Amino acid sequence: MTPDKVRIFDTTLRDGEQSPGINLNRAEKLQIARQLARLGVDVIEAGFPAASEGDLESVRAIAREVKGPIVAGLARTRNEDIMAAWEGVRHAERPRIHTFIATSDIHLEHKLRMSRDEVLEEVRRAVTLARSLTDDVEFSAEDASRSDPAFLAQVLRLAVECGARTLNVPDTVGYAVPAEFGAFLADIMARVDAGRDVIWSVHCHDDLGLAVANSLEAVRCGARQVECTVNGLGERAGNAAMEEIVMALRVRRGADGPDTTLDTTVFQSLSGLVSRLTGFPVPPNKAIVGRNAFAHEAGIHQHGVLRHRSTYEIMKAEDVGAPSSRLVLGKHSGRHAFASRIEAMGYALEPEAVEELFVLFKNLCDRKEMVTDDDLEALIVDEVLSVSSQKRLVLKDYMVQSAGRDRATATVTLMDGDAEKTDAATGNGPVDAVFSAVKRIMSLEPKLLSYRIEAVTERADAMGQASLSISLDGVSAAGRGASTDVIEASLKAYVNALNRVFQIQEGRQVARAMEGAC
Ligand SMILES: CC(=O)SCCNC(=O)CCNC(=O)[C@H](O)C(C)(C)COP(=O)(O)OP(=O)(O)OC[C@H]1O[C@@H](n2cnc3c(N)ncnc32)[C@H](O)[C@@H]1OP(=O)(O)O
Ligand SMILES: CC(C)C(=O)C(=O)O
Ligand SMILES: [Mg+2]
Repeated sequence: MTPDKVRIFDTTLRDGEQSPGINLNRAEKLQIARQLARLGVDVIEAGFPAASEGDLESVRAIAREVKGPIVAGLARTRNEDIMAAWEGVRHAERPRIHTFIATSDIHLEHKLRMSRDEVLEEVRRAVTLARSLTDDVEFSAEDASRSDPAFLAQVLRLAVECGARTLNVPDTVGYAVPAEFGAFLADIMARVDAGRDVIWSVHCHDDLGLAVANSLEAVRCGARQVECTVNGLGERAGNAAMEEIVMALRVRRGADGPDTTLDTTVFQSLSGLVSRLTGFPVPPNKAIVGRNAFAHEAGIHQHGVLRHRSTYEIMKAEDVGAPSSRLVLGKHSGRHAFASRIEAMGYALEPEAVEELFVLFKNLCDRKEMVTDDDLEALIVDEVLSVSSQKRLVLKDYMVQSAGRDRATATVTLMDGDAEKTDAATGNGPVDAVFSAVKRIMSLEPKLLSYRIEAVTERADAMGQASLSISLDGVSAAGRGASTDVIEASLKAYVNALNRVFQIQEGRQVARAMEGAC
C-alpha cells in the first residue's frame, strides 16, 4: 500500500461509454486500454460485463491482453452481475470486482423500491460473494452525496466488514459543490473509520461543471483514488476529466494532495484517439488537451511568452505530449510576435519592411480569422520582394458590379506617381472588367499572356494568389498579387506586372542613353 499517492481509476470504457452516442467495439476498447496502460493509470474499468455478451467479451479481452493496471468490471449487487464481472476480469494480472448499489432515499424509494435493511442485505451478499472470488473488491454507494450520512456510513462499514478494500463515494448526479463535498467525505471517513488498508475513492459527475473541483477537494480531504475519464466523457454532462485532475495535482505540486504516477506525456495522443473513436470532438479551449490550450494570440501575451514562457504558461505543452506552445498570428497580435515569426520563417527583412508588412498583416486580419505562414509568405513575396521600391502605379481602390452571368462593370482608382486616376470599364467577368479599367486609365493595351489564381491555404477564407504575365510594346513581365479577395489579388498582380514593364522600359532607356553618351 502506498498511502501517499492518488490512484487514477479510469472509467472511460464504462461510464464514458454510457454517454449517449458512444458505442465502442472490442478492438476500439483494446486500443484505448493499451494507451491507458501506457499512461500508467492504476485501474481500468473495462466495462459492465452483465450488460451484454459484447461487453463481457471486451472486458475479457482487456483483462487477458492489457498488462500493468488493475482491470475492473462493474456489477450490480445481483449474483449474476458479480459472476459476469468475475468472468470478465478473472484472467487479468490484477482483477477487481466493482459492485454498487444506491444509498439515497430517493433511489431506494423510487428506483430500487427497497428498504434500508434490504439494501444492507444486498451489500452483505454481494461483497461477500465478490470477495470469495478476488481479494480486490470495490464497493460504490451510488448517489452517496444525496444520502443520509448515518445510513451511508452504516452501508460502507458493512462493505468493509465483508471484504471491500476500496470504498467509493460518488456524486452520481453532479449535485455537490466542493466545500460541501469535501466536508461530507471527511465526515463519512470519520464515521466509518475503516483503517489504513482501505482506500477512499470519489467518482464525480459534471452536471454543474464541478466534477474536477469536487474531485480535487476530495483528494485534499483524504481521497486516494479518483474515478475519471479521458476528455471528461461520461453519462449526461460527463465525469471528471482525468487530464485536468492529474495536471492540477502535478502542476501545483502537493498543494492539494499527493501526486499521481502517470506519464502525462501520453495525454494529448490518448485524447485524440478517444475523440476519434468515440466521435466526440475536443473543444479547442478544453483544458490540457484542447487545440488552443498552449496557443497565444494576444500581442501582450505573445510578447510575454517570447521573453519567458512562464509569464503566461503554468505547464509545458511537452509535458502533456502537445507540440510546444504556439504563437497564433491574428488581429490581436503585436509587432514582437509578428517579427519573430517572420524571422523564424527565414526572412531577414529591414525594420521598415517589417513595419510595412505589419500594417498589411493587420488589414488582412480584419478579413481573415487566422493568418497562416503561407498567407504571410504571400504578403512578403507580393509586397516586399516584388518591385515595391520602384513602384510607379499603386492600387488605391476598386469596385466591381456583376451584371448577369457574363457581364461586369468595374471602377478602379490608381496612383500614378502623385496623380490619382480613376476610370471605369465593362468586361465579360469581374477580373476582365478591372483589367479593362486599368487599361483605360493608362491608355495602354497590354496583352495578357497567362493568368492563374490559386488558394494559398485550404480554408474558405484562404488568401488567393494571382500570377499572370503581360506583354506591352515588346516587353514581357510577370506579376503576382495576394488577397483574400481573388479580384483584388488579380488586380494587384496586373498592376505589379505593369510596374515591372515600366521598370524594364526605364532600364532600357537608361541603357540607350548611356550608349548614346558613349
Ligand atoms: C450510476 C451508474 O452509472 S450505474 C451503471 C449504469 N449502467 C448501465 O445501466 C449500463 C448497463 N446496464 C444494462 O445493460 C441493463 O440495465 C442491465 C443488463 C444491467 C439490466 O437490464 P434489465 O434487467 O433489463 O433492467 P433495467 O435496466 O430495465 O432496470 C434495472 C434493474 O436493476 C435494478 N438495480 C439497479 N441498480 C441496482 C443495483 N446496483 N443492484 C441491484 N439492482 C439494481 C433496478 O431496481 C431494476 O430492477 P427490476 O428490473 O427488478 O425493476
Ligand atoms: C457505478 C457508479 C460508480 C457510478 O457510475 C455513479 O455513481 O455515477
Ligand atoms: Mg458514474
